[in-house]
Amino acid sequence: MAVFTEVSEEEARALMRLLNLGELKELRGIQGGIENTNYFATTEAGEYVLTLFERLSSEQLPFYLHLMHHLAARGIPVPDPQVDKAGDNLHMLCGKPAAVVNRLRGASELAPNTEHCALVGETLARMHLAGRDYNRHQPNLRGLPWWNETVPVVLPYLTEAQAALISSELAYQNHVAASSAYAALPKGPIHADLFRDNVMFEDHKLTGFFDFYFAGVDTWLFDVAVCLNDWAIDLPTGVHDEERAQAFLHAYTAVRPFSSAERQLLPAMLRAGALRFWISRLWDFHLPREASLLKPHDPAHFERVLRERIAHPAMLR
Ligand SMILES: Nc1ncnc2c1ncn2[C@@H]1O[C@H](COP(=O)(O)OP(=O)(O)OP(=O)(O)O)[C@@H](O)[C@H]1O
Ligand SMILES: N[C@@H](CCO)C(=O)O
Repeated sequence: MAVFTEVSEEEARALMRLLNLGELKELRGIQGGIENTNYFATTEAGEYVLTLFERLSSEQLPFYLHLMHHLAARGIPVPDPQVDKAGDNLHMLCGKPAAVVNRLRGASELAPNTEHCALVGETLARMHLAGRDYNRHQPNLRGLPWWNETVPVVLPYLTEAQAALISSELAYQNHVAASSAYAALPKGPIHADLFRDNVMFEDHKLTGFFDFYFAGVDTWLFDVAVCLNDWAIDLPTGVHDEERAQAFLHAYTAVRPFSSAERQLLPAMLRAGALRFWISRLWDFHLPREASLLKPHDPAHFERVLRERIAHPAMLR
């Protein structure tokens, strides 16, 4: 479950008042999610999500919260962090940093079709463009330096074949990152974790992207790759789904066409996206946080995706 820290109604009520959101009517813990404590909070003013950050520090959070506000202000459907009289969007609750954002309508689509993929592709491209003038900088904290740091930590838990694969892929990604094509990739704030469970739809419309707490400045192409590795994959096998991938890519590139470096490096970034989540899932699985309140995601899934991406590089049509 995703209530690691219990919040009392009194504490929530006081925060809602501070944010000028009226009287609290209902507070309900949200099951699901593995990173933070989340509650749905209904007040006189509307429906909100209260998040207590379990892992992220008050130094890291302004990047995410201001990014969400920046994007929301430019018409991208993302939750907007609520501010107090002083304009602050980051608060303290039960000794943890906390934020309140508006609740997105709708539900996640866990079995997406080409229509859903096209909506995500188009909105992602608009989001990338809208982030160009965002003036805060924080790197993707789950980027290459973290992979280099974490692979040695998980290596002892792997079979020989897995260890060989993860080590050679890491070497390949370091080589790609040092190339001139990589240096030419356009960059900006990216979501970096835009899986099926982080997008809402209602009545055939995309109502929002959420869970920006792995966002960071990185290549736009990496964000595209993370999406394709979830939205355009057959989950049981890890096999690429060409129809859904094309729907996503056509919609994305209709808003923001790819550069030649991006066309060249898409197969490498698809591998990078698979490696990133294989590593983080291995890390969560073998080195769980205290008391292990989490049901870790299956690392083997992204090992399969990586093997597929290496064996069958996706080509742009
Ligand atoms: N702004 C929002 N609007 C509507 N629902 C939300 C919103 N934020 C979170 N939720 C709901 O809360 C659930 C958990 O949120 P979230 O995915 O952010 O959890 P997490 O633990 O922070 O992250 P992770 O997905 O990395 O495990 C979501 O699946 C969604 O149902
Ligand atoms: N999307 C991540 C979970 C953390 O947000 C995963 O599937 O491994």
